[in-house]
Amino acid sequence: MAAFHYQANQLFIEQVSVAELAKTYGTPLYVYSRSAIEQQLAAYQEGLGDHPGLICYAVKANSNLGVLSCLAQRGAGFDIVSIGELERVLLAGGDPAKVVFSGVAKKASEMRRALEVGIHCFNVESAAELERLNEVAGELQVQAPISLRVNPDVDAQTHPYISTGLKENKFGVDFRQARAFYQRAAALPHIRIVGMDCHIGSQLLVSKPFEDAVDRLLALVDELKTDGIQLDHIDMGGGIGVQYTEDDQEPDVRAYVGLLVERIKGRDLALVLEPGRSIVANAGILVTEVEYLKSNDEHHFAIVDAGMNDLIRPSLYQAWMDIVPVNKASVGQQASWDVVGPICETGDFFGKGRALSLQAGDLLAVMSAGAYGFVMASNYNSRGRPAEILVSQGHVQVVRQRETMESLWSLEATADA
Ligand SMILES: Cc1ncc(COP(=O)(O)O)c(C=O)c1O
Ligand SMILES: N[C@@H](CCCC[NH3+])C(=O)O
Repeated sequence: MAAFHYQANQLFIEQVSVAELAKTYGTPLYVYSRSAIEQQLAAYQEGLGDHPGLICYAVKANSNLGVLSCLAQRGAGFDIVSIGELERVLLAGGDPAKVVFSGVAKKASEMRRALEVGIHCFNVESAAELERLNEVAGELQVQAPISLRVNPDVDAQTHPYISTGLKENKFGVDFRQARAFYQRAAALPHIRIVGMDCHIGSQLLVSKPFEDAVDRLLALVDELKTDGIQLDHIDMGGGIGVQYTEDDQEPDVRAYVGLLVERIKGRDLALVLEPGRSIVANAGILVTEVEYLKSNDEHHFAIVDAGMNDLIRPSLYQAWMDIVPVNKASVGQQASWDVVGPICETGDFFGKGRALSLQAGDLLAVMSAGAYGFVMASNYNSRGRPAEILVSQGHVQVVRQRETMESLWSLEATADA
């Protein structure tokens, strides 16, 4: 795909120089490639082929309005986990009829709004949520379309913080309780059963856990049929991983979707998927400038102007993310650098022991930062969050302005005297 490439030692995104973008818009700066995002969505859609189904992009991975509108224009549906995400999808021109609503703690007000705009379905995560939804739908005199998020108890073999399909995880309903759940749902007047879903974790690089999960779900689907409950769709969630390190084998999206389609064929079930990371991760970078270099007898520190508040994945999950020079011909000091940020936390780093040639003022790019990057940014240390730029075939668009100081405290007040 190569959305990012070097030309005469300079990093480019599509046909645009990253150094020029940094000069114009300042750093730290998120930069996304529209064509990379669209190609990944297309890979999922092509994997479906003519099997009925819907690719519901998981908004949490990158909820920028520019990114969402690119996906909406290409026919994507959306997986949301809050009413804020629903409003973003609507603002970006997304079709509410293609929205699935996940999340363990849906409030009545969120249910109401989702019912009013007519979403595709609620991915219900508990028996208590089902009862609440029935009540809310009753007040509005409508029927709420539901899918049950089943917890299939399979090990996704990923980082424990992003594994979601085990008994010890808070998500979904134990698959042994699923049949009783559906029977209850079938008896509720304001509930309409449409599907079954699961999401077993994120950054999965092997297909075996997905295969185990789909087999568990399909066994349940068949049991439900004997109970007289026919589903319209099965939703296997998101979770396909991307290549962060050289050792990571990035799964082939078309082959993965094809494998699922093969498995469910003959059952008259549409296939819904909720990919997040695999659509946007490799379409984005975080550009940062080296402020200072300093060394002691054991360590070389490159102190950059982006911090863990801008991109928290390395600090939070010890995630390894590639860090590359924007100008490969930099004549700086060759060393093994700890690339660290300005935040007053020891965990504020992007990478340790990285072989780079650096001098103050150099620009670095943290790669694969399009997913779970800006969306997890905070204002810690009273830092404004970075701008976000979308590059579409040479056209540069600021899809989010850098936060101003004023915007940081616009919701606050000093204490009364
Ligand atoms: C319910 C649900 N669907 C979809 C996703 C998207 O996952 P990923 O970004 O790994 O594709 C997540 C996040 O893990 C999720 O919790
Ligand atoms: N934030 C995580 C992924 C979370 C998945 C959400 N269910 C990451 O950066 O890898």
